[in-house]
Amino acid sequence: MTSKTDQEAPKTEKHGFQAEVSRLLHMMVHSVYSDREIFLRELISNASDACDKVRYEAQTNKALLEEDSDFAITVRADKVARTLSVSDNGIGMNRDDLMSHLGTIARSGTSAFMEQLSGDKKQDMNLIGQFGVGFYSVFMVADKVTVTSRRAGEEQAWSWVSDGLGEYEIAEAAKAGRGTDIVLHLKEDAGEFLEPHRLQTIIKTYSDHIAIPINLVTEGEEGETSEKVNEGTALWVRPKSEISEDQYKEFYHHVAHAFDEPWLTLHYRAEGMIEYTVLMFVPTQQPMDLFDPARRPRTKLYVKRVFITDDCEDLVPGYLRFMRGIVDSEDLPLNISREMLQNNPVMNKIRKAVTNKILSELEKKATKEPEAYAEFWQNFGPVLKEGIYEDFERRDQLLKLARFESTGAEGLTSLADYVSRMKEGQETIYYITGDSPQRVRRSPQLEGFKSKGIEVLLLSDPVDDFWLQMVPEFDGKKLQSVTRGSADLEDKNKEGDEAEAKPETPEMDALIGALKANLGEVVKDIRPSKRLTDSAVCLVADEGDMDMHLQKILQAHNKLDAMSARVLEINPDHDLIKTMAAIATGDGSVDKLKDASLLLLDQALIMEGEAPKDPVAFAQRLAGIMKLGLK
Ligand SMILES: Nc1ncnc2c1ncn2[C@@H]1O[C@H](COP(=O)(O)OP(=O)(O)OP(=O)(O)O)[C@@H](O)[C@H]1O
Repeated sequence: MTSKTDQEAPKTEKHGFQAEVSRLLHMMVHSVYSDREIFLRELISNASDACDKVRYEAQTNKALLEEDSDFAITVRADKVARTLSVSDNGIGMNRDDLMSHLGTIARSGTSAFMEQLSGDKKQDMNLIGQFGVGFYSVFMVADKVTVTSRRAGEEQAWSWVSDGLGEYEIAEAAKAGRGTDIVLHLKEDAGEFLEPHRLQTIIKTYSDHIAIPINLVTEGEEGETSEKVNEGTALWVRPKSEISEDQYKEFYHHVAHAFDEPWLTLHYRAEGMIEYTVLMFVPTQQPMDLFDPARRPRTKLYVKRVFITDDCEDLVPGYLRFMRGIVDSEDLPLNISREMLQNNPVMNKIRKAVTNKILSELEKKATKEPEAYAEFWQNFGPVLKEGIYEDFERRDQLLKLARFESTGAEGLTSLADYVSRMKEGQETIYYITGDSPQRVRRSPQLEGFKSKGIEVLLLSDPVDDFWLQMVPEFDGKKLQSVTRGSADLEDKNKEGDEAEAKPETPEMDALIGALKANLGEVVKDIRPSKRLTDSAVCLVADEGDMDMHLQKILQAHNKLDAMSARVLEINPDHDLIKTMAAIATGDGSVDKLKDASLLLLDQALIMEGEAPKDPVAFAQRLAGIMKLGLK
């Protein structure tokens, strides 16, 4: 196939941007962002990634390099034409690539991000700062952009042109070497991006860590000059002492496509049996794709400075998928394929060591800076807890790192802290699980524990119900849900003992009989409660059954056909229950107590956040009883 010649005018196709892109572009064109200069960082970052990609592909297909293996990025300012261009000899893009990469946003988390946009310019730009708009940021400074690109290994080049206003054009083009040229026609107010000093400063500030030379070409009095602006070596091979915090931060932005500050920077070289360098970061904010079901780790693998893949499941476990950064191995072969990485013994060793190192660094932070650690935990605790479930080997270590809300402490608490506060004679660590921190805090099942000063951990992440299955005890103390089984609160203190020693009265027995007759099979059992002080009733799971909240989660995911029948507990000290008990010993009590029995059960269901079994009947009964009460 030959390129189109000048005589034969290339056919131009017009395409509309994907709706999400149009929205972003609209914001870019009318941007009020103060850091417009970041567009250059984005272009250089993409150019560097493109070089990494072709270098990797060339490991198995040398022809792709076309005799041109000196990678470079060129930034060229042309004051006469008022254009700024960024060129690379990376992987390049063909027609389909241009359409999918520069016409849509395929990144996961995009729709979640779009939903957060409010229409308020300032707020939205702030969000965009966190999400990163990559290439599209060029429309903050340019009113027309031309991309000319030729994919490595293909002969036909393509051009992509747009003014950022809803459409772009694609046409066949001519280009000698592989790679991409991006030409920005700068807006009236963007002349600063033609000034050599300004460009130098921007490149130094944001892109010094880029491992490929960045050449700045400018028109001077003595004609065109070209100057290498950046260091041009991979940041992670430089000694720590020579890297500033800002340089780490910029590298983090580049490698993670993130725009927050790193919460933790981990940079070290492992030497010995296997050698590798790690430069990894814990973000300050939750990345958009954190709860993607795919749970893809985002750490990049390099071999001897050559990028291999950013889709490497084997570098860190899924529960550390919030980590960003690179591992550069000295031992793996350069031509290793992504498939060969799976179950590779070197990879397994690296994964093990890196995982241990990350956890031990987190431990240090947790001890030395508990407040900062609490912020980390709010963001990534729910993910790290997946490890308690799935990483048997490190379960104890992860349990020590875990923090919880609790009825016994302000802020977050650890299991060890809970144990240190346990009352004399208390052998059990109590917890409750539920949908939200507010809801669990107000659960009726906590009342007795609160009144006796027994601490209960408040757990409200969906993952909690799962790891709890794997952890019967901590530090020799059993973990027990307060919504399951009978609450043996008696032996926690003397006062309690006396209170619980009260014999069950014939009235209470009669009431339980009447309730059983009215509720039938709907409940598994009815018994006087030792865990209620204020509420009249509550539901609990029977000793041998699954915890109620876990049943609900499983049912919501179609993993459980039906919930098992629950135990209804009644509070013998509650006025309503006492009144009902007095009626229960009389004639025809079952009928007399019918509506009240059904209402009691519905109340208990509502407190569990569930709907009454028959909402209409519930409303009618309630109306009847209200009418009586108001008379
Ligand atoms: N110079 C280039 N060479 C080859 N492909 C490129 C180049 N610039 C962009 N691309 C392609 O376009 C895609 C979109 O780029 P864009 O900068 O919008 O997003 P990104 O780099 O994937 O993520 P981010 O928005 O976080 O920067 C890239 O993933 C890449 O596939």
